[in-house]
Amino acid sequence: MANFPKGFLFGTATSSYQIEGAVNEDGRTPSIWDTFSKTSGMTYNGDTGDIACDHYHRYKEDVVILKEIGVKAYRFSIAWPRIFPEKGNFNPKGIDFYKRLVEELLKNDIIPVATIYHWDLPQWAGDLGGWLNRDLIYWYSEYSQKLFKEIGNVVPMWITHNEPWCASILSYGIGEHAPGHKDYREALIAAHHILLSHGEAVKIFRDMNIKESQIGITLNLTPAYPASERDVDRLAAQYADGFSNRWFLDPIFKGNYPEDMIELYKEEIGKFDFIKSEDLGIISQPIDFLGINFYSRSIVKYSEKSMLKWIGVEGPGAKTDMGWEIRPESLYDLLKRLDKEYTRIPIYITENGAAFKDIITEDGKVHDQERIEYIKEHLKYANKFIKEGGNLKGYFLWSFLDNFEWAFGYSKRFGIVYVDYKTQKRILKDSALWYKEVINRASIVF
Ligand SMILES: OC[C@H]1NNC[C@@H](O)[C@@H]1O
Repeated sequence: MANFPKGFLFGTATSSYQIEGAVNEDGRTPSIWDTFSKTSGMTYNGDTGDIACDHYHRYKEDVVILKEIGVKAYRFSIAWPRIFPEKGNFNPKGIDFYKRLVEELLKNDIIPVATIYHWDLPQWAGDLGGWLNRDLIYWYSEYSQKLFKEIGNVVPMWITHNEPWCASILSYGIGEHAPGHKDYREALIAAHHILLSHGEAVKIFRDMNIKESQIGITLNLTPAYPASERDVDRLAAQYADGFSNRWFLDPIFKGNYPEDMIELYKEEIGKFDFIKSEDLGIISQPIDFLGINFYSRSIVKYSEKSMLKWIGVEGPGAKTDMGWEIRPESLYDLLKRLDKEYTRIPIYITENGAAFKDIITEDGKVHDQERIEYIKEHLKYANKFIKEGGNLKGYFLWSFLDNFEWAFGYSKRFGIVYVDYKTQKRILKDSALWYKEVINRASIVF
């Protein structure tokens, strides 16, 4: 048995483009993900977020389910294209949806946790160059300020960005996410502008002096391990750690980019002329909490072939349906490392979960025991960290609902609630019923 402290925030998480649908409703205009998902070959089966889980219309039913599961908090994201469908043009109908959602959550004693940006950049901003254009910082500031003004006093936790690594490296460097560019210099420029926009939003938030509300950022962090004890593989792990983690943690908590990575990148990137002298001071101003999204680890070996000097090696552990190794010990390693090397501010696991091939059995249920085991093991290591004095304050299970898994479309199910996309019927999986017990007892039983 592992008990969690009183007040530990058990929640679930989703994002706007992955669940809302209603992409042309109440003034919303396309995002870069509407464009990307409609571009041939970019998503599995050509899947799009046009309907998704139809959450825009079913949010009341969904909040009832959240209440039934007993979550203390619910992390959602706000669709920028609903709030500013055109440049500079605020859409009251867009914010009204989120006011209704927040009201429903509060009525059911569920704490709303809002992510300002979870990748659905308005296409009008994409047309300005997206995150490659430093002017986006101005438009993101206008967007954030409006959100703080409209619902800042009813949303106690604000997350500026979800996974800057994905919104920059995966999107402008690797090309798997919108806008699908494959240019590493672009990726680092986008990363810098996203981090800078984070810092500007924190400044605005502080200046508005919003009582009883906190602000942070969510980083997806992947602990990197060498494939052997050889010095070259240890160097490879250092570079993989810089690539995935330190490129974002260092500017936020240390006010600088990691020197070893600047050295590694400079041949490919050329001048870091997109970084202005005042930028790192803005990026590194204090935040109230750090959100981390943890799914798995990476194991790497040295390779001259790659600019990054490493390539991945498959881990020995069981895999999820995403092919990600199940390694809950690495969550503990990550938490201990953050505590030792970066920060002692409150940490929230803002995403952790797994995709498995869920099926509805003859009894009409979804017996997802693998997901229960995955979550139980990760909560066990989270609890170990807390018992050792770690400042972990909450856990948001990814995800509440099966949903649009980006380039994988609807082929991957992460939800603890099954969604039949043909009928939009929701079915609580065994994991939802198990999680309900965990939350109710505030403990896990091994
Ligand atoms: O891949 C699972 C999740 N990872 N973090 C960001 C979310 O949008 C993804 O669905």
